[in-house]
Amino acid sequence: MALLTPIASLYLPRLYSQLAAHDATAETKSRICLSSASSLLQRALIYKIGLPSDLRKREPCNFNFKVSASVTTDVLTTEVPVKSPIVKGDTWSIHKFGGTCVGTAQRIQNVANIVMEDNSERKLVVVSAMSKVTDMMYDLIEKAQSRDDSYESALDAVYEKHKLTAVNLLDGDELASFLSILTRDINNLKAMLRAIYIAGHGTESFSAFVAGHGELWSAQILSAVLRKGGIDCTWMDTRDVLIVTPAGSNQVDPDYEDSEHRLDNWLVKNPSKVVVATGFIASTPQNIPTTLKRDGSDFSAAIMGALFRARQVTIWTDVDGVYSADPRKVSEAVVLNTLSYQEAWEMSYFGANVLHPRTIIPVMQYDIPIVIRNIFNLSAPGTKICRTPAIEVEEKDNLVTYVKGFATIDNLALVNVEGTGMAGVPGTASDIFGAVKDVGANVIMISQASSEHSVCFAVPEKEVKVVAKALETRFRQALSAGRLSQVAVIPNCSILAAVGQKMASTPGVSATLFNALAQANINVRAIAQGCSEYNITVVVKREDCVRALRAVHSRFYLSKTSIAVGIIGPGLIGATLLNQLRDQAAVLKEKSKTDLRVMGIIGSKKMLLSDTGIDLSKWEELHKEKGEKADLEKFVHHVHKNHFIPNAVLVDCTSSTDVADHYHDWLHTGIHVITPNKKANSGPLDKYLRLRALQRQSFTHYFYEATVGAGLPIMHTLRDLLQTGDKIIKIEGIFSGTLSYIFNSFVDMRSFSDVVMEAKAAGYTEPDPRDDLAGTDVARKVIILARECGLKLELSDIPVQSLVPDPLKETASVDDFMQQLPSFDSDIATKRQAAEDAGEVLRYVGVVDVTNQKGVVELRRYKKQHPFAQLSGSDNIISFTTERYNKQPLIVRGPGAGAEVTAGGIFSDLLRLASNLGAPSC
Ligand SMILES: NC(=O)C1=CN([C@@H]2O[C@H](COP(=O)(O)OP(=O)(O)OC[C@H]3O[C@@H](n4cnc5c(N)ncnc54)[C@H](OP(=O)(O)O)[C@@H]3O)[C@@H](O)[C@H]2O)C=CC1
Ligand SMILES: N[C@@H](CC=O)C(=O)O
Ligand code: NA
Repeated sequence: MALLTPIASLYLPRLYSQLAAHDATAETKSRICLSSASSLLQRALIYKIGLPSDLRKREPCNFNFKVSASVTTDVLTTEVPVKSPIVKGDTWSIHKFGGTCVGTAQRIQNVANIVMEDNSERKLVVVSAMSKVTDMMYDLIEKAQSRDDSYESALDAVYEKHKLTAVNLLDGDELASFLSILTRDINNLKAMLRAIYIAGHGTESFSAFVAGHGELWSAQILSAVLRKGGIDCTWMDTRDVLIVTPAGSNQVDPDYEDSEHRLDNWLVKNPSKVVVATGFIASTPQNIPTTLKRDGSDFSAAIMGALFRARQVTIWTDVDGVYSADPRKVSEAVVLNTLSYQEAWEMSYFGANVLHPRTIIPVMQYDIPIVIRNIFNLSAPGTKICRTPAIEVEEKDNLVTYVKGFATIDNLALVNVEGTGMAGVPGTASDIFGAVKDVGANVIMISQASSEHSVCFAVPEKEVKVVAKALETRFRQALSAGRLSQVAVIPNCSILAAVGQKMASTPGVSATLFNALAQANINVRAIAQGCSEYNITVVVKREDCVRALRAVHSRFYLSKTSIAVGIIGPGLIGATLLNQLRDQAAVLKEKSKTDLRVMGIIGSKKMLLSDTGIDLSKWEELHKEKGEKADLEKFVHHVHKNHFIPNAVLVDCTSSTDVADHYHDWLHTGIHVITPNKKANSGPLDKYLRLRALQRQSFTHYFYEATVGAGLPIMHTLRDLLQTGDKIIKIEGIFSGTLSYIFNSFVDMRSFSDVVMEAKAAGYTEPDPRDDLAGTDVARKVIILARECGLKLELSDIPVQSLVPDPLKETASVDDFMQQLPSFDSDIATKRQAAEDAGEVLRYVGVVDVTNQKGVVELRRYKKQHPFAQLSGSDNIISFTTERYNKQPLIVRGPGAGAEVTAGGIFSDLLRLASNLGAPSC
C-alpha cells in the first residue's frame, strides 16, 4: 500500500465493495483490470493484496464509478453494474455554517432557508455547534476536572439553550423526539462529568466526546427544521464516517480510504437528498471520538467535499469574502472575486481571513471550488477559491492580475548574523538554524546575500532574546576570533507580503512593489522571495507597516491612488483650490483612480481635521464653526499619520516664511510639499540648497510651479529644457501679474493708485501689494528661476527698482498704504507720459542673465510694437533664450496671476504628484 496515491486510494473501497458483492476471492483479485482507469489507479490496484474480510459480505452497494470499472475474474466475466440509488459526484453541493450562522433559532431558520434555496440536486450541510457552545462544553470539562461542581448548573444552561432553540423552531413529534435525545444526552454527560469530577481527570477522548455534543445537537435541530420545511433530510453523525489519525502538533490526517468506505455504507442506509452533518468531530480508526482541531468544521466540509466529489463547497461566514488586504488597515481593500488554491493558502499563512491551508488540500485534488460567502449579506457573491483562474487575455498586461492581495505579520524581530568567516564555509547555515531550532523558535523568513557575509532571518519578537543568546553561545569562538563580526537583533519589525499568481516571475511586479514602498518613504530591511512565485516578502519597521501596506495596496490599483492632503492657508488661493478640488474630485476618482482626500485645513487661527476626509461642499462653514485652535504640529501629524492613506502632501498656500521653514523637516519625514509660496525658494541660499538636495535624494516630492507665472508652465518648461540638456542663456519677461495689469491698464486719464486698487481687488497682488510694487515679488521669481538654472544668488544680489514711493516704504499697514498711495500718483504719471511721448510703454521686467550669472528687476521702456507691449490684463510673458531656442526664443505667455489660474497651477502639481505616486496617465 505504500505506493498508493491519495487519488488511487480513494477509488479502492468502491472496488472492494463491488468485488465483495460478487463474491470475489483474494486469488481472483490479482486478475483485475480496469478498462478506463488512469495508470495511477491501475498501479494502485495491482499492489493491493487481499480483500479485507469485512468487505467480503454481500452488500447492496453498487457504486457509480467516476471511471467505469470492468472486472474479469474466474467467477465473474460480465461488466460490474454501476447503477446506484446513491450518487456521488457533482450533483452534490456542500455548505458549511459556522457557530455564529447557527447562533440563534432565527439564524438556524435563516440557514435552513439558504439550504432550501440552493437548487442543487443533493446537498450536504456541515454545521458547527451554536456559537459559544463548544467553549461551554470545554468549560464543563475544566470545571469537572478541577472539582468545581458548578459544572452541573453550567450543563443545565447548555440544556436550556438547546431546548429553547428547539422549542422556538420545532413542534409535534420532531420537537418531542429532539427533546428526548437532548435529555438522554445531557443525562449521559452528567454521568460522565461526574466520573471526571471524581477522578479529577478526563482523557483527551473524553473531552472530544463531551465537546462534540454541540455539533450533534445543532445538526439534529437543523435537519428537523429542514424536514419541517418539507425537505427529505437526514442528519449524519460524522463520527460514523470521518476517520482521522493524529498527525503531530494539534493536527490530524484524514484516512480517506476508510472514510470513503464508511461513507458509502452510510449513504446506502441513508438515501436522503439533503444531509446535515456535524462539523468538527470525527473518530479515530479505533472508533474513538476525536475532533479535527482548529478550524475543524471548515476542514470537515472540505473533506466531505472530496469524499463526495462535490460540485462546490460553500463556507458561510460573516465577511463578504477574502479581502485584498485587512479592511481594518486598508479601508479601501476590495473583496477578491477569485483566488487560486495556492494564493488562498499564502494569504491565510499571513493571517488574512482565509481558510486554513489544510482545508484547501482535500478539495484541491479534485478541483472542487470553495466559495466564501457572507451569511449576513446574501447579495455579495463572495470569493471563489479554485484552480488557477485563467488570466484573461486583455488583462495579461495588468499587474493587478498577478498580485491578489497583501498581508502583514507584526511583532517580529530580525536577527542578522554577519562576518567574513561565513563565506564559503559549509555548515554555517546549518549551525545557525540548528541553534534556533534547539531553543524551539520559529523562523518566519530567511534571507541571505549571495556574498555569504550575512544571514538574516525573522523570528517572533518574543523569541528573539533567547535566539540571540543561543547564537552567541554557539558562535562564541567565531565571534571572539573575529570570523563573525556580530549577531545583531533588529527589533520592532513587521513582514509585509504580496501574494499573487506567478507574480514573482512576471517582470515589473517587484519593481512596482518596491517603487511604491520607496514613494511612501518606507525603508525595506530585508527581502525574501520564494521560488513558488506566489509571494514576495519584505521586512519593514513595525511603525511603517500599515503605511507600507496602504502604499502597495493603492499602487496595485486595488484601490485608488490616495493622497492625504493638508491645506495650509485657506485664503484667496487656498480657498479657490479647495473649491476646485471639490468640483473635480469625482472626475479624478472615476477617470484617473486618484483620490485626493483633504484631511485637514489650517489657517493662522483655526484648523479643521477629519479622519476620513473633509466634505468640501461645506468646508468653509465647517472650518469656521467646527474648527479647533490652529496647531501646526498637530495638524501635520494628523495629515501624515493619523489615518489610512499612505501618502501625504501639505499644500502651503500662505505667504509665510515660518511655514516655509518647515518644508525641510516635512520632506525629511516623507511628507510631500506643494506650494505657490515663494519664500522657501527665494530665501537664504544655504537653506534653499539643503532643501533641494534633500528633495533630490529622497523619494519625497516638492513641487512649486505656481511660484512663477502662477498656473503658466514656467517651472515645468525650464526643467524640461534643462533636463533634456539645453543650455539656458537668458530668461527675461514680465513676471508680475499685478504690475503687468497695472501698466496694461494705466492708460489715458486713469490714475496709478486706482489701477493698483483694481489689481488688488482682482486677486493679482500679494497679500501685501507693496511686495508687488516694490519689485520684491518679481525679484523672488527671478531668484527662483536663476537658482533653477544653477546660479548661486541671494535675493540681495538682485538690483531692484522699487515703485513704492519712498515716504510710503515704512507705512505700517496695507490699508494705510493704499490710502496714502493716491498722493504719489503724479510721479509715476510723469514717467508714463514721457514714454508715451516717445511712442513707448512702461513695462516692469525681470531678467536672469545666466551667461553673466546675474539678475535684475527694473522698469523699462519698450516700443509699442515690442511683444512686451502687446499684453493685456494680468498677462505674464516669459522668454527663454537657450542654445536650442537661440534665434527665436521660446515664449510662454498668458495670465500670470489671479485666484483661478494660480489654484489651477497648484492643482496640476497635485496631479503630477499623484502620477509620480502611481496614478495612471489619462
Ligand atoms: N494671488 C496670486 O495670483 C498668486 C499668489 N501666489 C501665492 O499664493 C500664496 C497665497 O496668496 P493669497 O491666497 O493671495 O493670500 P491670502 O492672504 O489670501 O491667504 C493667506 C492664507 O494663509 C494663512 N496663513 C498665514 N500665515 C499662516 C500661518 N503661519 N499658518 C497657517 N496659515 C497661515 C492665512 O490665514 P488667516 O486668514 O487665518 O490669517 C490665509 O488663510 C502667497 O504665497 C502668494 O505669493 C502665487 C502665485 C499667484
Ligand atoms: N502677486 C503676484 C502673484 C503671483 O505670483 C503677481 O502679481 O504676479
Ligand atoms: Na507657473
